[in-house]
Amino acid sequence: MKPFRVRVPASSANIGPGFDSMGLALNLYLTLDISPSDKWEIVQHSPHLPILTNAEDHFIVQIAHDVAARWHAELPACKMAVYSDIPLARGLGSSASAIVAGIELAVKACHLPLTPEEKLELATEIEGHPDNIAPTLMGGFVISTVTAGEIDWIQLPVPEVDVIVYIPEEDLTTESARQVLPETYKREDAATASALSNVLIAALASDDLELAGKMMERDMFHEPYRAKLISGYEDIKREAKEAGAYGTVISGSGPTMISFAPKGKGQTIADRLSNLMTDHNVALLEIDYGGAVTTSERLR
Ligand SMILES: Nc1ncnc2c1ncn2[C@@H]1O[C@H](COP(=O)(O)OP(=O)(O)OP(=O)(O)O)[C@@H](O)[C@H]1O
Ligand SMILES: N[C@@H](CCO)C(=O)O
Repeated sequence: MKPFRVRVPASSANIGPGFDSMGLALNLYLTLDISPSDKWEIVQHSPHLPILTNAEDHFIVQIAHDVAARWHAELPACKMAVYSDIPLARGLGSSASAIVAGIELAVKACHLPLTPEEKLELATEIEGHPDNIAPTLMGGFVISTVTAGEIDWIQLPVPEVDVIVYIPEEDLTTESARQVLPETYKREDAATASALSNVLIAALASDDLELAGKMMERDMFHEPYRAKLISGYEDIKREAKEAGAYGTVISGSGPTMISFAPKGKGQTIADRLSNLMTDHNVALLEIDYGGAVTTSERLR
């Protein structure tokens, strides 16, 4: 086995009413540098990553082992250096990135013949929903759904927007953020919530970004229930709107929030919100177009 690098982007799921379905890949990355070794050696280079040097306990290695086993292969011991810009349990798809990285590790190290569709199915089975997985694998803006075990997805042109994220210090696991959601929705509410999502997609596809921002902020599937878990929820939405953003929503299951803003206005909004929300890390991000990439180069 020759040394290789796996690089996987972060993602923001939901975009308001696109609950469990819409996702956008972002330019924060989880990177693995893999080289052959006669025993497992894991070096975590980013201080926010869990201190896990034991391969059996490492989430990414566990995924890679499981994937190899499904294809009746054995994952060889490796030296694995892990770098990550993606904060954990903040709503930026860290678990989806780790799952996709584990799959790519197994595919390359064991020469597995997985198609992109098989990677998507496998990663979605592990994560539970495809909204982070699909953009993480493929890059860009992806809308997806699972019905009767079958995944349907479509990649739309990415919206022409600046993207600002507001990342608080505290974390919030997807598991706990899902616990506050209702088990069922009334028919009228479900119909309206789904209509909001339809209009959002149509607005994004037609480049009507004012309308898209309005629809983003009207979600009825998850935002009303999660708002209380998110520090600065109302303040961030209001201040970003006043500063010129189209719309601001919870990123994934939170607690990060994300704004879409007119091209060229993002830095001004980020600077203003950074001064106001001093307990948040406010960043202007780019959309990632490439998705998960495995290379023999060491470029980061
Ligand atoms: N690089 C990593 N190495 C090891 N474990 C990781 C890594 N990235 C994510 N995880 C695991 O995934 C958990 C976070 O997953 P969770 O679904 O709660 O949040 P998220 O994926 O960051 O947010 P969201 O799904 O809302 O976008 C972490 O607590 C950790 O257990
Ligand atoms: N769609 C998911 C994203 C987090 O994995 C949720 O909102 O719970």
